[in-house]
Amino acid sequence: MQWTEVSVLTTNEAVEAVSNILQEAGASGVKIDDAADYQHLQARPDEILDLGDIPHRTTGAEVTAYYPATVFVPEILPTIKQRVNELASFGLNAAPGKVTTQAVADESWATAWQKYYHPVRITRYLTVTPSWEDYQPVQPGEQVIRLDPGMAFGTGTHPTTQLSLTALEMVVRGGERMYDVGTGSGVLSIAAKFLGVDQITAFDLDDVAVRSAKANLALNPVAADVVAKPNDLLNGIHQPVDLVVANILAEIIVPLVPQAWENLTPGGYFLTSGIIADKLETVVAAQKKQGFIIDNILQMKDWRGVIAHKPTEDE
Ligand SMILES: C[S@@+](CC[C@H](N)C(=O)[O-])C[C@H]1O[C@@H](n2cnc3c(N)ncnc32)[C@H](O)[C@@H]1O
Repeated sequence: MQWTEVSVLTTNEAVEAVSNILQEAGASGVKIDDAADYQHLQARPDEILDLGDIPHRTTGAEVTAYYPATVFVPEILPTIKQRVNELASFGLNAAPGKVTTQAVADESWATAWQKYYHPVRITRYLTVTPSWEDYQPVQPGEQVIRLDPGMAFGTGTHPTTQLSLTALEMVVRGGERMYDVGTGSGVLSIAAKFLGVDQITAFDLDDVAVRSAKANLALNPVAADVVAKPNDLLNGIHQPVDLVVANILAEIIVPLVPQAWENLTPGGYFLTSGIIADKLETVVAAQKKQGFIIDNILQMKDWRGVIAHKPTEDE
C-alpha cells in the first residue's frame, strides 16, 4: 500500500490553519515540525537536553500530512496550494507556503487502511468488496466486484470511481466494446463486464496499475477476457468502440477528448470523471467544442462526472 506525504513549509502562526487545510483535503494524519517549539524548550533553564544533539528546525515550520492511495493527491494539490496562498488575505503569514509531495510505503499504515476498507454497495446492482472479505450478495441481481487494489488507485469507494460506476450503470445496455482509460485497479472494467459490456481493453500509463488491474481481473472470472496493457491515453489507438470511460485528472481529460472522438462510433458514449468542481467548465467546453453532446452531469461532494455522446448522423 502506497501513501503520499504532502508537506507545506510555513510559519508558526499559520501551522493550525495549514493543518486544517490538509485535514479537510482528506489527510489521515498530520505531523507538525515547528522551530518555535524548540525555541520554547531552549528557554527553559532547567532543560537537561542538549538541543544541539537533536536534529530540528531552526526557522519556520513544516506541516506534513499523509494521504492513502484512495485519495487522488494530484487532484487535491491545486486546492491545497490555492488555500495556503489565500491565508495571507486572512492576515496570516504562511510564507513560503511551498508544497511538496513524496510517496511513502509503510506497513503499519497499510494495515490501518485495510482495517477500514469494507464492502460498499455503490449502486443497487454493484458492490465492491476487498478480496479478503467473504461477502455474499444480499439482493437478487447484486454483482460483487472483488478487489485487492494494492498500490493502484480504485477501491471503488472514492467519489470519482463511484461517479464512473453510476455513469456506466446508466448507459450500458449490453454487448458494447469499451476502452477503460486509466484503469488503475481495473474496477471500472470489472463493473462494465458485470453490466454486460462485451469486449474491453483497459489502459494505464503506470505499469504498477496494469499489474494490479490484471490481478483483479483474474479475481473476477466475469472479467477474465479483459485485456489490460500499458498505454498513454489512447495514443496509437485507431479502432472505434461504443464506449470510452476515463476517471482521470481534468487536465488529462482535455487531451483525451479528440482521441475519444476518433475512437467512438456515432452514438457512442464518453464517460469522464475525476473532475474537481471548478474544472468542470473546462472539460465540458472541450467536449462541446469537439462536437460531443452533453447528456448528464453527475456530482458527488466536490467531484463531477460527465456523460456525453458522439452524435449520430441524424442528430
Ligand atoms: C483516478 S485513477 C482511476 C482508477 C480507476 N479507473 C477508478 O475509477 O477508480 C486514474 C488512473 O489513471 C492513470 N493515468 C494517469 N495518466 C494517464 C495517462 N496519460 N494515460 C493512461 N493512464 C493514466 C493513473 O495511473 C491512475 O491509475
